[in-house]
Amino acid sequence: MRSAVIVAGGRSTRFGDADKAVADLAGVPMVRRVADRIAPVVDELVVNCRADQQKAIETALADFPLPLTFALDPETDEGPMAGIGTGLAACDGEYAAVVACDMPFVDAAVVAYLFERAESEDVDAAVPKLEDGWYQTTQAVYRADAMAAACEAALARGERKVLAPLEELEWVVVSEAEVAEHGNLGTFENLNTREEFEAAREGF
Ligand SMILES: Nc1nc2c(ncn2[C@@H]2O[C@H](COP(=O)(O)OP(=O)(O)OP(=O)(O)O)[C@@H](O)[C@H]2O)c(=O)[nH]1
Repeated sequence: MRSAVIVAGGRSTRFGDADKAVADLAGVPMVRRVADRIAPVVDELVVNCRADQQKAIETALADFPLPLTFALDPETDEGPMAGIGTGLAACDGEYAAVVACDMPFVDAAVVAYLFERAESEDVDAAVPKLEDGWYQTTQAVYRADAMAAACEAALARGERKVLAPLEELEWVVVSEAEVAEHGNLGTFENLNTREEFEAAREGF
């Protein structure tokens, strides 16, 4: 069984006075676009967000075809790593793909490849690294229980970066070239501002 976690607990400050997770992106709430794109390669969906977001996200995900669970932040505004840990702790699958709610071009083929890498090499995570040096920790596959525990420990140490919990885990780096071989590099595009939303409309 493979799980997915959509991390959506951010404040969307660059977007403005609305939650970008449920903002209309060419007729469909962005979080729904993300969920629909990854649905073909997972068996359940966990959404991590704040309690005050749940109702709107639930509405956006009405009739979603897979089992859907909400993993609410026990404390808000602790950053993406805390959200990833909270979401992963609620997963039933051994491995889970974590995808940020603002990556509406996520490519299921890339996610499937990340699952294959993590599973076949029996590691705790498969994390893409782009040629610009950025690790794509919010579009990566993790062994759910190991990463959830590592996030909790890292948070307790006062860490905030998503790379911190990975320090105690065994993981593989997936290069940009490998991602490009298996899918579309546009998978990592993330939308933060209204201008980026407008520009992205043309992609659908
Ligand atoms: N649970 C949780 N998720 C977060 C938090 N901060 C960011 N995220 C999520 O992490 C991902 C990447 O974060 P950003 O792109 O910075 O999103 P954001 O924080 O809502 O946007 P800005 O406020 O404009 O930085 C998004 O999916 C966010 O929803 C947080 O404090 N808690």
